[in-house]
Amino acid sequence: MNNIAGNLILIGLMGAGKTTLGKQLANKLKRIFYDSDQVICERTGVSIPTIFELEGEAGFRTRETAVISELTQQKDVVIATGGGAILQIENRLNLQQNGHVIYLHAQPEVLLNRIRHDKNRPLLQVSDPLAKLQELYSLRDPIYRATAHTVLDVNSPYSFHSLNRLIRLIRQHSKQIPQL
Ligand SMILES: Nc1ncnc2c1ncn2[C@@H]1O[C@H](COP(=O)(O)OP(=O)(O)OP(=O)(O)O)[C@@H](O)[C@H]1O
Ligand SMILES: O=C(O)C1=C[C@@H](O)[C@@H](O)[C@H](O)C1
Ligand SMILES: [Mg+2]
Repeated sequence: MNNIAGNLILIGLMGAGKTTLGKQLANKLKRIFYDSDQVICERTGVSIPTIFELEGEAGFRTRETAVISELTQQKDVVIATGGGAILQIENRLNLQQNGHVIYLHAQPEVLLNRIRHDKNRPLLQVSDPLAKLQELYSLRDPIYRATAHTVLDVNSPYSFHSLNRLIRLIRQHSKQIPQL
């Protein structure tokens, strides 16, 4: 694994496992791990739902863009992004140009099963969270695919297998693109 250079960046919908798998990947590769959501919470001292409440989604997105811009200037780190980070063109370009971007893909039904009891995702605090996830999937799946260099299917509950598959994919990609 040591022949892989460059940042490794995870994108995908809420519950795809960007934070979970990102930490495992960083651990395995002995790299520093950053999670843009966590950095925003550390800096503001409040939770994501509180930021949405006080500043709206627009305020959160402004903070997210600033953090993504900063994190993508790091070298050889693993970055888990927030699910909506790809909505801004500025973020998409920053991510694409400063690392190997991996889209963790899973179906809305699978995602909801993982996160249905977690109240920390303001966009899903609605009467029909599955419909919301389906709407986000329709809107964002094409954007995730267009932004990513690699797509990894993570519908499987065995995240350990996902980690091994992720590492294989990164290896293949870094052989094709030697500067990575
Ligand atoms: N492959 C998997 N199989 C089963 N459960 C998983 C898998 N990946 C993640 N999970 C679980 O799903 C939940 C959400 O995962 P995680 O927080 O990593 O998602 P995320 O992509 O970072 O979401 P967000 O965009 O909201 O930050 C966690 O409880 C995690 O343990
Ligand atoms: O998908 C989204 O838009 C979000 C995902 C989370 O990671 C957080 O960034 C926030 O809850 C918004
Ligand atoms: Mg996360």
